[in-house]
Amino acid sequence: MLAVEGVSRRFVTRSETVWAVRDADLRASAGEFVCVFGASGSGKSTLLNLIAGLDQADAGRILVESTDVGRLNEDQRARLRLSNVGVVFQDHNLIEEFTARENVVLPLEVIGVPSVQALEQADQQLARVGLEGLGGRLPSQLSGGQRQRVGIARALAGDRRVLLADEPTGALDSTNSRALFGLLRQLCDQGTLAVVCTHDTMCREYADSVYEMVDGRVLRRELTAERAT
Ligand SMILES: Nc1ncnc2c1ncn2[C@@H]1O[C@H](COP(=O)(O)OP(=O)(O)OP(=O)(O)O)[C@@H](O)[C@H]1O
Repeated sequence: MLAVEGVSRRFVTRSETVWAVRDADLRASAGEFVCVFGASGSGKSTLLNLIAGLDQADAGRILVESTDVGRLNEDQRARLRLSNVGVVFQDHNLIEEFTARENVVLPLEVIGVPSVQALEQADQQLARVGLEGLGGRLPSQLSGGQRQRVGIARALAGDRRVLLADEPTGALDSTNSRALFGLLRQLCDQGTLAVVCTHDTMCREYADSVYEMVDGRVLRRELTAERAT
């Protein structure tokens, strides 16, 4: 379902060439919770952006649900995100003037779902992430953990089955972080493939597979402790 094969991405600045991702390999299937941890600057965001088609690799190949992301043009990559791959960031990127429900409806309207169905689907997604009954609130009326959940509901709206999360608990305390990883675990148990890039080692307790990034290289790590759920 997801295959990253020999992927590299370098950034050339005036003074140096940085290999943000070097010869990376990673495979995951439906229902798998993949945790990629690593120090700041190790290449996690770059890897996620490449999988999401927000950036392009200099070498290698990325297959998402059998689509070769590198062969798509910008429009096709945007469409792949709308229909297959949802992305969430640390700061959730919600539209502050829109309610939680309207934020989730947005990608559905872009792909042409009629408004009545879009509203129904948005409420279903919000219920799925534990926010039943809160769809009418603005982001400013929600806690950090709840806002992050709206971001996840929006990323999965439209039956997207691949979720990419960049530091999803970066702005949360440990109780809310645990709850969020627990939610991601639950979504994976329902068939979502999640790739979570994080500094937060707690993620490992919930993951099926664990990788560490070191200077752009992706290293497979074995699980040492039993999963928390
Ligand atoms: N547009 C760019 N131009 C030049 N260098 C870049 C660019 N984007 C990233 N880099 C460099 O690539 C390396 C990997 O960066 P990346 O943001 O992927 O790391 P990260 O692991 O996500 O870090 P953090 O945890 O701090 O977000 C870093 O050395 C960074 O400085």
